[in-house]
Amino acid sequence: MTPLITVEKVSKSFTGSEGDELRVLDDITLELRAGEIVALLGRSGSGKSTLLRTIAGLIALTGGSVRYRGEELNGANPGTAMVFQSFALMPWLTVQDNVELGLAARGVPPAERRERALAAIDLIGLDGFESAYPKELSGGMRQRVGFARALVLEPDLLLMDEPFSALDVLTSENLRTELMSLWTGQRFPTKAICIVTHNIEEAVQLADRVLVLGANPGHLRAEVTIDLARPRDRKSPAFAALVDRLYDLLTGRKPDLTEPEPTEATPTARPLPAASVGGLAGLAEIVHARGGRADLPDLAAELNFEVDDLLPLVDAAAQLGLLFVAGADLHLTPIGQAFTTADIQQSKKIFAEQARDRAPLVRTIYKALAASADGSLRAGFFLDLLRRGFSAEDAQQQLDTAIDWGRYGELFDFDTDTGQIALDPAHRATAERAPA
Ligand SMILES: Nc1ncnc2c1ncn2[C@@H]1O[C@H](COP(=O)(O)OP(=O)(O)OP(=O)(O)O)[C@@H](O)[C@H]1O
Repeated sequence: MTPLITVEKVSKSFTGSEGDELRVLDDITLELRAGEIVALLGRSGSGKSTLLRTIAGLIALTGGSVRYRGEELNGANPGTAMVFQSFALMPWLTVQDNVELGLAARGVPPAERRERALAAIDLIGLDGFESAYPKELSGGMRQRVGFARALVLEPDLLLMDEPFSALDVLTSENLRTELMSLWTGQRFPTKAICIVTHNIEEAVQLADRVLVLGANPGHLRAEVTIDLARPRDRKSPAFAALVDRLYDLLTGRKPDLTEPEPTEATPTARPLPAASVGGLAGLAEIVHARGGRADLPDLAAELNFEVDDLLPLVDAAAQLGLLFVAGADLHLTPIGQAFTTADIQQSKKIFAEQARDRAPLVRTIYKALAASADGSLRAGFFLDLLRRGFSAEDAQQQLDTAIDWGRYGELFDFDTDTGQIALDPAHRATAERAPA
C-alpha cells in the first residue's frame, strides 16, 4: 500500500542573519502510513517543526522530496491539517467561525460548513460554546477549538506541533487521554497522526513509532516502535523501560561509534553545550546533594523546568566528565564528586583540566594561545574559524561558552576593550610545555 507520506532525502537550509547558510535538516527519509501515530521527538532546535512544515508542504525544500499518496508536493499538502502549540485562533471570530474558517477557504458551501463545524465541535467536547470568543475560553478549551478546526477538514493526516505544551499538566493530560479515546473509537476523521514533541513520556503515551531527531543539523537518529496496548499504563515496567530507552537516545549518551573520543574531537565535531559554569556546577551540586544520583524528569519537575531546559547543563557536565547519564538517571562521577566537594581553588583546577581535555574548543584556544608569540590572539580569529562550521550566532555562542569555561578554569581571559583572548599568566609555563 502506498504510504500517506513519503519523505525522501529531505534537506533544508535557511539563510542566517548575516547571510550565512544554516542547515536545519539533513538527509531525512521517512514514511507515514495510514493507521499509525508517529511522534517526532527531539531537543529544541533539532528541526522537528521544520520537518513537520515540510510534510505540510509549507516550506520549499533545499533538497529531496515529499510525496503525498505517491504524488510529489508542489505547495501546501491537501491531505494534512495542523494543530499548533499557540492554538493560532482568530480572536475576532467565534468558536463556530474559527472552526468553519478552513472549510470556507476550501470553498465548502455555508450550510455544509455549519453542519460539519457543529459535528467537529461536538466531537471535541465544545458543545454549547459555539458562539463564544477565544478570550472567553480557558487554554484547554482554546486548544479544543484548535483540534476541531483541524479535524473538521477530515485530513488524511493530522499534524500536531507540541499541541499540549502550552497547557498546564492536568489539562494537557486530560486532552491527551481524550484524543486517544477518540483515536481508538470509530468517529475520528483522520487516518494518521504525526506529533512533534520534546516530551518523552508524551511520545510513549501516544505513538506507535517514535522517530528520534538529533541536532546540528537535524537528522534521524533512531526509530523506536511502541507496541504497548492502549490505553497505556504509565506506571507499567514496559512503559518505564521505553521512556528510559528514549532518554538514552535523546541525550545521546550511548556511545556512538562515529563520534570521536573527547580528547581527539574537533570544536565542530563536538560543540560546547550552551551552559555557563555556574549552571553546570549548580547541577552537579544538586546531584551531589541527592547522594550522587538524580532522576532527570523528577529534578526538572521539582525545579519547575522542562527536561529540555536542563539538557544543555546535563550535556555540559557530561562532556566535562563530571556526571554521566544512564536512561533518565544522572550519576555524579568521582571527578564530579571531587569537583563539587573541593575548595574553590582545587575545584577550579579540576575544572581546568577537564575542560582542556574534554572541551575541544577550550583546548583549541588554549593551544593556539600557547603557540602565539605573546600568549594572546584576537577573538575574531577564533570566530572566523568557527564560522566555517557554525552559523554566525552559534559561532558567537560557542566562543562565549569557551571564554566562560576558560575564565573559570583560569586558563585564559578575554579583554572586551581590546578584543584579545590571553593565556592566564599562571598557565603560560605549563602551556609552553604542552604537546602541540
Ligand atoms: N524561517 C527560518 N529562518 C531561519 N532559521 C530558522 C527558520 N525556521 C527555523 N529556523 C532555525 O532552524 C532550527 C530548527 O528549528 P525548529 O523550530 O524546526 O526546531 P525544533 O526542533 O522544532 O525546535 P523547538 O522545539 O525549539 O521548536 C533552529 O535553529 C531555528 O532557529
